[in-house]
Amino acid sequence: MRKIAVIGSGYVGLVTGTCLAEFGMQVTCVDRNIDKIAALNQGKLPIYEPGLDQLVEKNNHYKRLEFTTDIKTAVEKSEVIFIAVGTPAKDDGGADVKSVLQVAEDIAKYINGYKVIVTKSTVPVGTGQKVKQIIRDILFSKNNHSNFDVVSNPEFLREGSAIQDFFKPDRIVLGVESKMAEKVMREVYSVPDGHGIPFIITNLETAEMIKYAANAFLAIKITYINEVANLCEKVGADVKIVAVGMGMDHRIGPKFLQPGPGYGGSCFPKDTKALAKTGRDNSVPLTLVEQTIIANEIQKHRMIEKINSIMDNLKGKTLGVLGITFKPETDDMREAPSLVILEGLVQKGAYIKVYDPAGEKEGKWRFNHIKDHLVFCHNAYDAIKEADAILILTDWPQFKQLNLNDIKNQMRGNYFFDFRNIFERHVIEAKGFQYYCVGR
Ligand SMILES: NC(=O)c1ccc[n+]([C@@H]2O[C@H](COP(=O)([O-])OP(=O)(O)OC[C@H]3O[C@@H](n4cnc5c(N)ncnc54)[C@H](O)[C@@H]3O)[C@@H](O)[C@H]2O)c1
Ligand SMILES: O=c1ccn([C@@H]2O[C@H](COP(=O)(O)OP(=O)(O)O[C@H]3O[C@H](CO)[C@@H](O)[C@H](O)[C@H]3O)[C@@H](O)[C@H]2O)c(=O)[nH]1
Repeated sequence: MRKIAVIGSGYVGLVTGTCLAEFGMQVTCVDRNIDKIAALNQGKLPIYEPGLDQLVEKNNHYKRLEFTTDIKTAVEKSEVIFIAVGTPAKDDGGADVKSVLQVAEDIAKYINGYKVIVTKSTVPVGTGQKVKQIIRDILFSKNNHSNFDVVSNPEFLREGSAIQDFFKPDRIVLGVESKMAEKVMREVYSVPDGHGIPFIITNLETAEMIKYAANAFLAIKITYINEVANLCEKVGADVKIVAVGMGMDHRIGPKFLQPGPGYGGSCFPKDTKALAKTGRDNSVPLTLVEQTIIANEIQKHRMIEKINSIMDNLKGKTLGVLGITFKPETDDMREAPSLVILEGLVQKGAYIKVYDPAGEKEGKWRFNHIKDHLVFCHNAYDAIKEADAILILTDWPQFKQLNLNDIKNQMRGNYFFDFRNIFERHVIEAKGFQYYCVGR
């Protein structure tokens, strides 16, 4: 079995490392964040991802998975080195790949034999070649004749279902430049290979492009249904049925047609911006992607205006908000629509009481600037107590189980904003609420 190092132990690195250990590989997860590694070594996970804690514990117990800040030792003893550090958006929209290039330098310093260096981070086209050049230059300067290959292996997992997505991906994309690198990577992924998961073997540039093209397409699909939903509201159509009707066409498919307050997360917002920037840099404007970015911002602000106009002035009004993470089953709040929406509501004079099953820790610092108008509650019932309105921003499944009678009795007002369309209008209205959703 191959010895593997994964540099960067965030959502992707930790899931990748743990799942590769579960495949039977010997994995060392590296991070420069000392607190993160210390926590992992004490059996504490720095993130919330369903099922990950048990898998980490199991593979740690069987000594297939270890955590360290020592990149030197990890590189020296590994044959395959994954780079899984962050690539956040820069001010101009481009992806900031400085951590990826920094890790490439670090790896090059310690190469002591043939290594396959795999970019798992989402990186703009051309980054794999830059990684290769950096390593080549450093090896040359040190008179180090070690051989190496660079591979692009973009990751398609979703937060909240990351482990399942890693074990059963729709495809595994490998951008390779040598038969040897392909052979090594096929060995690393021999378990999914054995389960019939298709592989796409291509060059570095195509692999890097597939990742951005896929994410931007999904963002466009969501944005399209959001705009259709907005129109449905005006003309008396029901977007849920429209989406079912569209999705039955196999060429369209039913997934990613759920309207809402706009897409968020650590990927779609930054990856659409990065792809648009690559287009501009190459004088090939990606007008659909550019427009999607704008439309998604408009969608979030539309939610604020909708609440404000229905409640007719938000000054002094209290909203009980259920869900602030960008999607359910995660504690991640990067680019969550709630960030824009709650700030907008507070600017209009509203008070906010929040409950989120996993988002409180991150939410507390993200909303620190509006903390005079926003409190965190320990459960959904506390959040809606004495509120004028209930506002659902994340479709956590447990919100569907709430006792609507109790909620109605404890609230001061009767506005019910369900911006994830998790309830049916007649059910909510039967309890005496005024129901507002998206596109129905
Ligand atoms: N989060 C997702 O669902 C997802 C899915 C697919 C792809 N991706 C991509 O994967 C990459 C990582 O995303 P993430 O969400 O895991 O990020 P993250 O911020 O959760 O984790 C990145 C980790 O890398 C560490 N790091 C940064 N620089 C380092 C260095 N020089 N040496 C060692 N460690 C370093 C950080 O301390 C952090 O722990 C990004 O490019 C992202 O676009 C993310
Ligand atoms: O029909 C839908 C589907 C999603 N969303 C929103 O879109 C965002 C992203 O959701 P999702 O794609 O499920 O989560 P991510 O974990 O961000 O995963 C995306 O981004 C990852 C990082 O690149 C990729 O690996 C995944 O394939 C890609 O789905 C969230 O705000 C969702 O609420 C909708 O509004 N409607």
